[in-house]
This record gives sequence, C-alpha cells and structure tokens, in this order.
Amino acid sequence: MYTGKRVILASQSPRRKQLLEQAGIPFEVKVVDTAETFPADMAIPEVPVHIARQKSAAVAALCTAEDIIITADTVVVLDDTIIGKPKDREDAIRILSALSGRIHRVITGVVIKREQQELAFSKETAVHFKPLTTEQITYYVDTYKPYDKAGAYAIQEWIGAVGIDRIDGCFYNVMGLPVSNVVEALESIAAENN
Ligand SMILES: Cc1cn([C@H]2C[C@H](O)[C@@H](COP(=O)(O)OP(=O)(O)OP(=O)(O)O)O2)c(=O)[nH]c1=O
Repeated sequence: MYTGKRVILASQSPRRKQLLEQAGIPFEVKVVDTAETFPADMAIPEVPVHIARQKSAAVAALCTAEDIIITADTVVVLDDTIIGKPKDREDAIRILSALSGRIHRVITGVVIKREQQELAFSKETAVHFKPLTTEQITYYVDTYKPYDKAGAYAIQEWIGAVGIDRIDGCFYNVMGLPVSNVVEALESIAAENN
C-alpha cells in the first residue's frame, strides 16, 4: 500500500480519478485549464509527456512543495497523425469511420512531479477496431456523446465491448492512465523519501 506524501491528481478526467481510486492511492483532485499545445515538428511519441508537463506546471502554483503532482495526457494516433477530441457530431462520426477496421495507437504521457524532481514516461497501446457499420457509429455517437474522449471513443464503453477485438498493451492506458506504472513510480518516490 502507498504510504508516501500527499498526492494531487491534476486532471478533470473522471476516468483518471476512477483508476487511481481503484489502485487504492489516496489523493486529491485539482483542476486547472491548460492550453494543450506542442511544436509542429515534435515527434509524436513525445507529445503526450510535453502536454502533461504543461498541465503539471499550471497546477504547481496551487500545491505545496511537498505535494506529489500527477498529470497525464492521452492521444490517439492513426497513420502518424494525432487525432484529438471530436469538435462535433460530424467530426466524431468521421473519426470513428477512419478508425473502423484499422489498428491505431493510443499513447498516454504521465508526469509525476515533486519539488524539483520529475518522473516522466509514456506508454503505448495498439488498438484494433473491427469494421464498424454506419449504424453502429451513429448509435454510439448519439448515445454516448464521446466529445470529451480522444479519438471519439472510450474503450470502457459499449463500442469497446462490441467494436474492439484486440489490444496490445495496457487497457487502462487507453482509458487515460497506465495505472500500474503510476503506482510503481509513486512507490519508488516514497521509498526514496523514507
Ligand atoms: C481513447 C480513450 C480516451 N479516453 C479519455 C481519457 C481522457 O480523459 C481523454 C483524453 O483527453 P486528455 O486531454 O488526455 O484528458 P482530459 O482533458 O479528459 O483531462 P485532463 O487534461 O484534465 O487530465 O479521453 C477514454 O476514457 N477512453 C478511451 O478509450
């Protein structure tokens, strides 16, 4: 069990909160709005950590020096292009049509910060979508309204159960937090500080 310093999860994502709770980590949530930007020439695997670092810097002012701050960012990558959150219904339908029958990558970057120390890593999961029908896509978008989800879907919802037949990597990473790696990192920080 984790017995280290106060943990702050700087995220508005209910999924990240759920996953950290599931892992038995006591924590508080603090939310800040951050512009999620990255240089156009940045290599895609580096982008999620870069954005998580921006979130971390934005929340630091609200925390004490002792606090351990966790931030994360999840991107969906198809054909070397980052697909963000859908702008609207049409965009969600377009994105899911593009993912249908294909394999894409989901990369979550995590930054764990305490005082001047920073631990940053990212994890990748390959996700294989079965071919989806137009009916399935419109049903999902209209019922689940996945506008706050990278790639316009959530693996933990209906579409994950019926439309995804295999993944290679961590399931929770697709949901937004590679939680076993986060726990491991917190335990190593706690051990260093004891
Ligand atoms: C691909 C996928 C994404 N998601 C979610 C995880 C993230 O919440 C969201 C990606 O957006 P993010 O920008 O990573 O996170 P967020 O805006 O929700 O929260 P914050 O920046 O405050 O931490 O998509 C799922 O829940 N399931 C999935 O299968």
